[in-house]
Amino acid sequence: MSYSISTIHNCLLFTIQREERRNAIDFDVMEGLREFALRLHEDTRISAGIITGSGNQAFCSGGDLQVFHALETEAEARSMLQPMSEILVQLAIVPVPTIALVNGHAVGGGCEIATMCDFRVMHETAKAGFIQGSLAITTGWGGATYLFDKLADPQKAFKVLLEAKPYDAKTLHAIGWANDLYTGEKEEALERIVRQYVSSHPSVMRAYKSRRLDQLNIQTLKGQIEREVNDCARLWEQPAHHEAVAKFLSKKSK
Ligand SMILES: CCC(=O)SCCNC(=O)CCNC(=O)[C@H](O)C(C)(C)COP(=O)(O)OP(=O)(O)OC[C@H]1O[C@@H](n2cnc3c(N)ncnc32)[C@H](O)[C@@H]1OP(=O)(O)O
Repeated sequence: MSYSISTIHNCLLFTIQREERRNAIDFDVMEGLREFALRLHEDTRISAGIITGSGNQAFCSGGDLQVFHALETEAEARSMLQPMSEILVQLAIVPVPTIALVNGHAVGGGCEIATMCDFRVMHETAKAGFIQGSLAITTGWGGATYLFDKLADPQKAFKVLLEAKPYDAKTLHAIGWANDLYTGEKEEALERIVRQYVSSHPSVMRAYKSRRLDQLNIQTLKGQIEREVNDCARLWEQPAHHEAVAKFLSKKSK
């Protein structure tokens, strides 16, 4: 199985189990995230959702470049980008807080997933960034929309997107993307997250998440994300993107 869903205390934990590909997202993981969202929406015993990656090297390296490289045209790209963006919207509006335990690199779509979560707790040696620009595409799962919502300073969000590079944890903490940094083992960080972020009664957690959702205009959010999907799909079919991915894949096969 390329993912697992388990419970820790009263939280639901989603772990991407593709360490050999740095926890890249394929269609199977997408279905797992859909199931995770559904369970968070339906199970009233759960107080929070946590997403992490297996191992210590990566939280998530984004879309699986080997799998998604088969998608060539704008329409083919949209057939993956749109459902994934919808899954992330479903996750963004679950009735409980969500936390990304960024145990290692979070790049490309991996950074979009972490940004969609309500909070990010990051290992101090991890890096994260919207590197899509270096592959001649934009964010296509809603990441830019979530970033502008999460960072207090839109100028900083804009710069992070344009620079298209991974940043260290200290920098991401300073700009407010990472809410907390940790050292040591992921398992200890998980326990700390539960103590720190999930200490209130489940009904309190849910009530405050409702107030957070009151701040979002869901229809506006969906419209913005739809435009993001369209931009990314349009760029995806251009030769510049396919050449950049082919370069990454050939580098790795040597
Ligand atoms: C949906 C749109 C998007 O998400 S666009 C962004 C796509 N993602 C990327 O371009 C990131 C590509 N990966 C990386 O930059 C690096 O692997 C990062 C995450 C920094 C980790 O570096 P490092 O620890 O040195 O590992 P590595 O590069 O040697 O990779 C180990 C094996 O994993 C693979 N891998 C990695 N990322 C992906 C990916 N996104 N899709 C498919 N495979 C991936 C590498 O190819 C490598 O495989 P192999 O061991 O050489 O067979």
